[in-house]
Amino acid sequence: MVHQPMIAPSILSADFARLADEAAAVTGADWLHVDVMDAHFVPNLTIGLPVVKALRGATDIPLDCHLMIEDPDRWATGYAEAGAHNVTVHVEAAKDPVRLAKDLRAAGARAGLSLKPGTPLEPHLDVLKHYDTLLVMSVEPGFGGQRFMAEVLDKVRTARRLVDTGHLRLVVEIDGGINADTIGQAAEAGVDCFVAGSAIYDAADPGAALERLRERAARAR
Ligand SMILES: O=C(CO)[C@@H](O)[C@H](O)COP(=O)(O)O
Repeated sequence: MVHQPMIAPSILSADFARLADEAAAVTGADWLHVDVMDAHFVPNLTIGLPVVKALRGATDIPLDCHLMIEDPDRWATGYAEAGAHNVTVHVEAAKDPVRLAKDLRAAGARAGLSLKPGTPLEPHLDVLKHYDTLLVMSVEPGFGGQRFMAEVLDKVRTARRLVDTGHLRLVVEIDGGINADTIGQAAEAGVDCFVAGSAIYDAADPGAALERLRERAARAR
């Protein structure tokens, strides 16, 4: 397990007209989570490569790009080349996830694999050996501000066990509905990195909200 809980504010809940300021408001963040949506893989359209490139120049926080797009095999390495620290693709969309992980690493990024809430972990364990991050979705991907789905925590517990016993080498990340009420159970299940959008950016002081989440997670471990 990583030493202290990692927190990744999701800029999906930030003010898109002031992204540099919104990044500056969370300087304590371990990663800045960037939701790329294409209106095909998910029913929402957000931001893409030009915005990631601009953000890269506007903050030192490592960018954690979560691609909710069709055909990540074609587009994902572009995000690594743009300077993303971690690029996560969906197992439901990737055609050749092993090749994709190798390409992402060769382009200088960590490779992340995400599972929608209804996608089981077990069939993908061999593929996960090639990845650095597992992103467990705890809402249906597409929108911020949804209710946390505690039923996905079984996948987190399984992944934690496999990491702790040396079968996988992964950062276990969770995304969706993480707030002061839900972060404790996710931490207890074994999450390393917590994505939080509305719980951070809807707060009057996003930096303080982030640190409160980190404290709650640390206490629950
Ligand atoms: O990927 C997504 C949604 O698809 C997330 O990253 C959301 O941005 C998380 O928002 P909250 O549930 O924390 O408000």
